[in-house]
Amino acid sequence: MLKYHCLNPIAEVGLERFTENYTTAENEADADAILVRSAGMHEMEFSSQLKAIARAGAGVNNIPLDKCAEQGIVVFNTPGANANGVKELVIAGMLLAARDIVGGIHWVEENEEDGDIAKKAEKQKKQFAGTELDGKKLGVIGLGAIGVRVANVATHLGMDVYGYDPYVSVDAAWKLSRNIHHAKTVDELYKECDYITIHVPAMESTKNMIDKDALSLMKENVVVLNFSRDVLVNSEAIVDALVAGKIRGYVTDFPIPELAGVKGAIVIPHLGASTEESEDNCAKMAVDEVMDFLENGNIQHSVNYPDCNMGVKSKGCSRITILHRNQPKMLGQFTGLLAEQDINIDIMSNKSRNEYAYTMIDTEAEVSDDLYQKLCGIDGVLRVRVIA
Ligand SMILES: NC(=O)c1ccc[n+]([C@@H]2O[C@H](COP(=O)([O-])OP(=O)(O)OC[C@H]3O[C@@H](n4cnc5c(N)ncnc54)[C@H](O)[C@@H]3O)[C@@H](O)[C@H]2O)c1
Ligand SMILES: O=C(O)CC[C@@H](O)C(=O)O
Repeated sequence: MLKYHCLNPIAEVGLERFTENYTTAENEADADAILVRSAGMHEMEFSSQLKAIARAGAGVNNIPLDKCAEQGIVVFNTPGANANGVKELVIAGMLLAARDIVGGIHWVEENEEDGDIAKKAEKQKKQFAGTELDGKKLGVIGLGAIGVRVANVATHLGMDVYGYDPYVSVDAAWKLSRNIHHAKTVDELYKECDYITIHVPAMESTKNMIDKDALSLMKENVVVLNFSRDVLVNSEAIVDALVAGKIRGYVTDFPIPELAGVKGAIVIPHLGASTEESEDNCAKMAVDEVMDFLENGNIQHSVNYPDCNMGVKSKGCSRITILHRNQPKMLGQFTGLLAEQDINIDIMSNKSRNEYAYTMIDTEAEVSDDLYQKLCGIDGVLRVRVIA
């Protein structure tokens, strides 16, 4: 029986996909796989039982990817599964910044007992008036699953859209509307746009990407939107820009104490992916990835190992899977050991990604414990599994 443990609530429609070969583990130490959303895992110790972590979502900055890779734990995410949910909230964020809808709603709440409220509203409403999105320039930094959707839908709202992504994938480029202007530098986008939205992962290279210098290049009265991660925008610089009236608004999905009570800050409690549809999509994808990995050894949508897929393991064959360092002479050592034991290889696949690699071998022969131990003992091997 294989065991999984959920560190956050995972949509039932996903968990229902686990077959009768799976059960829940009371605690993570007994689990073959962990399912997680935003729970922080950097301080966790992982047991040798743990083989996979699936992030039901896109961002993986809550998971120690290298530590997991070193311990032979494959980390997955669910690319694109919640992108539509985030896209819709970004559009809502732009509309909330364009007009003082929140202020207007508060005014109604404060005056709801007043029998004369309809008449008073007509006098008061000018203080909540705003502008329209039609005709404004929108800059989208990061044209991945979310950025492409935001860019495309904004063109239908009449916005003039600029996109910046030096690493854009071929898939994403195919999906991007031909009406989007290609910004060759991020500075060009900063200088042109009335709304700027950032959709890049949180990494060392993207931390504080929007800082004092970036803000100084932007037009007066710009609105900055951050539905990606708090660390992408320097909090001190953004608060200073709001207080100085340099920027008109900062809409973010990440509450931080510094923003509390700052005029122009619209702070949402990380709701981008909190829709039934996104939660269901992420849970289904995460569970499918985990089952395919545990049962067939296939890796799809990993963020710390290469993807590698040999299809469903056929009955009667043993599949040897080896997570190892990406260094010379590994394959020769694996096949040499199999040859020593007169084992014929039916199919084999090897993929690498940065410092790590993965080898899958199908054989009709029985894999002895002696062979398993010898494979484990090769320098650079991080984990061996034999799926019988
Ligand atoms: N608010 C939420 O609930 C929520 C939900 C999903 C994702 N997110 C966040 O949004 C981020 C993006 O999600 P996604 O699904 O679009 O991811 P994605 O991987 O599909 O797209 C990220 C894009 O950023 C680009 N990129 C990387 N570095 C860049 C740089 N320096 N400049 C410009 N572009 C750069 C990549 O090339 C890629 O196209 C996630 O990493 C996550 O942190 C937040
Ligand atoms: O799980 C969530 O609610 C948020 C997910 C989101 O931040 C992501 O990166 O996918």
